[in-house]
Amino acid sequence: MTHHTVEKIGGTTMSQFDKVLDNILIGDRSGSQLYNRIIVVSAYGGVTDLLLEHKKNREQGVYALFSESDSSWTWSDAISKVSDHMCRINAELEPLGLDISFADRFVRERIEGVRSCLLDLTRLCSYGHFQLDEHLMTVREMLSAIGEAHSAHNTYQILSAQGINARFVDLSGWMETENLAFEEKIRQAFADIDLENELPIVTGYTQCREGLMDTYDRGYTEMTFSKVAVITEAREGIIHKEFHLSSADPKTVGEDKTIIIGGTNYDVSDQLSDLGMEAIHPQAAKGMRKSGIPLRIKNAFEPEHPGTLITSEYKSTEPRVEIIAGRNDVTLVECWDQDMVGHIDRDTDIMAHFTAFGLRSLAKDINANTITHYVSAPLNTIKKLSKAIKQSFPSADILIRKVALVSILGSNMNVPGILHEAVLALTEAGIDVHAIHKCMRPVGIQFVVDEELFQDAVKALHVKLLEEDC
Ligand SMILES: Nc1ncnc2c1ncn2[C@@H]1O[C@H](COP(=O)(O)OP(=O)(O)O)[C@@H](O)[C@H]1O
Ligand SMILES: N[C@@H](CC(=O)OP(=O)(O)O)C(=O)O
Repeated sequence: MTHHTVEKIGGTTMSQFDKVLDNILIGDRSGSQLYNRIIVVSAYGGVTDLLLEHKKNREQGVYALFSESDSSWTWSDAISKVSDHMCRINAELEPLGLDISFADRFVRERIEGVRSCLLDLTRLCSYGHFQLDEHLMTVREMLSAIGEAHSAHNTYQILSAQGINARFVDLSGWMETENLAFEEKIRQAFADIDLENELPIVTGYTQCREGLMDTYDRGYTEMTFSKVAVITEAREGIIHKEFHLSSADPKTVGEDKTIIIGGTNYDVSDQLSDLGMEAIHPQAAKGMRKSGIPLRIKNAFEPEHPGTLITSEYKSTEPRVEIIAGRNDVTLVECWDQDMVGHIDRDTDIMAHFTAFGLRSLAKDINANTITHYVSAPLNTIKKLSKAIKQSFPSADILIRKVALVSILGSNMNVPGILHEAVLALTEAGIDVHAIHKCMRPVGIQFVVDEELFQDAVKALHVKLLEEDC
């Protein structure tokens, strides 16, 4: 039984690197406590946004600018700004032992190498036979890789400067001609690493034949983390974040009111990932779940706290609600069509349009003549979707409306009358429930409420089901 852990450090946490050193990487550790770990790092917070596009407000990064075919050179100015931003990060890390000239040279080499590739690609496509859009996913992969290579290389350097036997494990594919499959790449990278005496610092981005971004897009770091844990047979995976996994968003209900979740299971974790509170990307969880590797979510700024342990087996001994989670960036698309009565495959036809627009349904209501899907996507995309559905079903009335989804979740929610209690909590707070989603498995109940009442709904449920019951 190996006894090493694989530990992922998120971007927001990486940006407070002095605390990462004290709380995660070194602190009061010595001897073998420093080793028997594999550290997978994300890019520093905000860097990938500059390289691609902003994860939340979609502000254009290098990739977004490059992929616009208006042949302007704004992308080149943008990548120069990324280079300068990375070197400013380096400068802030000099007091921790970073060799600035070496670190800046690393940044320039990667940035100018990618710039030269993109210039060559632009020239190649100008001849007409090569189509730019056939190469954009590769461009997206190449740009993403820079961020994680930067943070991993810096971390490796700083640890080495502090006398730790760190090892830079660069999975970004830089200057590699062999195009290995994901698992093979990881296997080869760790084949000759002595975990007892070396501390691997791994780029969260992996270049591989399958192309992580095509399938997982911005979840690639957790895919790398999960695959490394599975391939190296870790005893536990740890994700260091800047918060505890709590009974609700501390920013909504107040940090003093939330309860830190001590344990939960991958079923609850799956539900959370659809509600914008991703403990771990569900596909990344799948690998660890199937390998029986526990996942621990730790608060990087409270290293002494054990955090939340997520296993497949965990089930609360007493039936209870554990978490209130939700999201208000949701639009419902309701298709009411009395001509659908009796049709077997109407939803298949509707979902074909969702697939065409690359949209995933977060939840669904259905009855004899009405099918409603809940999606998170830009409104203009949803309007196009709605138009496409209407063209397929001219007799249908299509309603689109912004709403919020609020869920009560638990590893054992066999609480008699819990549905009544939850609806009562919302009603007493003056919040109408427009729809309810509940399956037979006692893991969650979801309420559809007005978008603007999202936070009130979370608070009302948290007070009634978690604070008053305590
Ligand atoms: N149940 C919850 N427990 C903790 N934080 C939550 C919860 N629900 C929502 N949040 C919010 O999620 C934020 C972290 O979002 P996330 O994107 O997962 O972090 P990161 O950027 O580190 O991956 C927290 O800062 C907190 O405001
Ligand atoms: N750095 C990438 C990958 C990532 O997962 O970051 P984080 O661990 O901060 O979510 C991004 O910003 O998308």
